[in-house]
Formats: sequence, structure tokens, C-alpha cells
Amino acid sequence: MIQESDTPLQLPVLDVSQPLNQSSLLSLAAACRELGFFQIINHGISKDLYNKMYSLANKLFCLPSKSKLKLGLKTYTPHFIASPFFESLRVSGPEFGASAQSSADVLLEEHDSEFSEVLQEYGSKVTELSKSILKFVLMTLGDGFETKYYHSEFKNCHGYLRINNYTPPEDLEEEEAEGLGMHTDMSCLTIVYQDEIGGLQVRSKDGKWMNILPCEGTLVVNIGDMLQAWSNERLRSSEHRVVLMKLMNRFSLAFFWCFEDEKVILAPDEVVGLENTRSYKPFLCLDYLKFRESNEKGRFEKVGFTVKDFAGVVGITILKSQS
Ligand SMILES: O=C(O)CCC(=O)C(=O)O
Ligand SMILES: [Fe+2]
Repeated sequence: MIQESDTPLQLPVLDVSQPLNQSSLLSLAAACRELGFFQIINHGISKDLYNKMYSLANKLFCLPSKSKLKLGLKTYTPHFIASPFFESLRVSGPEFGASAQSSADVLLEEHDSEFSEVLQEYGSKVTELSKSILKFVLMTLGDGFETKYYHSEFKNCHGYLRINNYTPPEDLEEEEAEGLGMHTDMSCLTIVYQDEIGGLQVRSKDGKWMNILPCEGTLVVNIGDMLQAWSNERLRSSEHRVVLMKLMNRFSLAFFWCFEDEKVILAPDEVVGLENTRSYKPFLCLDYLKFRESNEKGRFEKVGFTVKDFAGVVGITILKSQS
């Protein structure tokens, strides 16, 4: 039985088509610090584009498991890896179209470029969106930090998309089922498009599970482990999960905006602040990804060990770099 959550949550809503004013900056800063989740509107991803993604992806998910498994586990996560009710298709950037096409070519008998065209459009839009959201988030750390740090630290970020399909069985005895277990994302930022079914929950600092209710026209953004470490924990990567409450099919698109593998994550002095000490040792991004893979069942972002376990400083003080 899954621990109950009846706490509704009002996340701040950021209009990404407008410059940040003082009051939205303050509410964004509080959201990133306390919960690591917020919502965005006017993001430029239309319901029509989402619907196209849904129907094309659905066609692929309806294929027999034997066909889907031909994609290999790096691209296709079958049922029973993250949960019995979860399967996922990965499409990698920056050439989302090409990545989608190579999956379509394996899955479909006839050449069809529609999936690839739609994926290219979605991928390019959500990539641009990630860049602007990241700048907003950097602004919450200090005046002018978006110009100071965006190019020097984040210019080589890359993104990938997971198309998630949740299918609980109709004869399940319990009222609800875990669609995706508690985890943190490894990304800098994640942008989630969830359908109207709901079920995404975030865990607060005091361990309470809160429902992130779906809202038409709104996307959910959360801070991931890479940004938590880079910001010396001024930005929070929260645990979250998906609970299938109504035992209905659920579909979501999760886009992960990440540092490049070769990046060494080290919070700049100015981000750490004079009176604070570093909470993380510098670490290579790829090493953290490998650590997560080797500690997880089936190589999914299901957490057993966090970035804190990997690079957190325990009881010692690391001197700030002398720059
Ligand atoms: O399906 C969702 O709403 C969220 C999925 C998620 O947390 C993930 O893929 O990391
Ligand atoms: Fe996640």
C-alpha cells in the first residue's frame, strides 16, 4: 500500500514569455530553494503538438514487446524495470529527429517520417525552453548571474526526452499502484508534460508527499541533482514519484537538460557565498551517471544513492578555490 497523500500543492507559476519581475523572481527563488518544483505557462508547446506526440508514441507502445525490445535497453525501458506498469522510450538530442527516426525504422515496417518530424519540433522547442528557464533560475542565485555563468558553465548542456507510458492492469486489487518509484532526477533541469490523469507527487523537506495536479497549458519544471550540486544546495533536487490512482493509462513527456559528460561540477565561489563552505567535492558528471547506473536496478533513474552520497562532503571542510 502506498503511503497516502492528500496534500494539494500550489506551485508558483512562471510566465516564461515575460521578463522576470521582482515578485516572480522572489517566488521562483523560494520554489527552487524549498521544493525544487515550479510550473510554467506561455511556453510555446501547443496542445496540438502534444496530442500529435501522444498519438504517434502510442502507436509505437502498442507494438508487441518483442518488437520494442529490438531497440535495446538504452532506448527502450520495458515493463518491470522501473515498475511493472511503466515503459519508456528515449529520444536523444540535439538531433531529436534523427534519433526518433532510427527507432521508427526499427519498429515500423514501412518508412515513416512523421514521428521523427514531430520529435524534432518538440525537442527543439523544449531545448530553447530549457535555456531560458535555466537563465531565470540562475537569476535567483544572484544579480547578473545569468550572464556571468550561463556561457561559462552551461553552454555545452544537452537534452534528451523520455516518452513515458503507464499502464496499470484493470484487475489490480489495490486502489492505487506505484507507476514510478521515488527518485531524484540526475539532470540540471527537467521539464514534464503530464496528461490530465495526474499522479506526479513531490516529497517535501519534512517527508510529506504532495500531489502536483495537472493543469491545462502548464508544464512542470524541477531542479535535478546536477544543479543541486553546482549551486551548493541553494537549489533543491527533490524526491518525486508517480502514483497511479485511478488505475487509468497515463502518458508523460519528461525532458532532461543536463551538463555534458566531461563537465566537472564545482560550485563557483560566488555561488557558495563567503560565509558558507562547499557541500560537494568536485566531480565529473559522467562518474556520477555511472554511479547511478551501477546502483540502480535496470539502469533507470530510480534512486538508491543520491548525488549527496556520491560527492557530498561529510564532516570535512573543503577550502574554496583560490581564483
Ligand atoms: O511521468 C511523470 O510525470 C514524471 C516522470 C519522471 O519523474 C521521470 O521520468 O523522471
Ligand atoms: Fe523524475
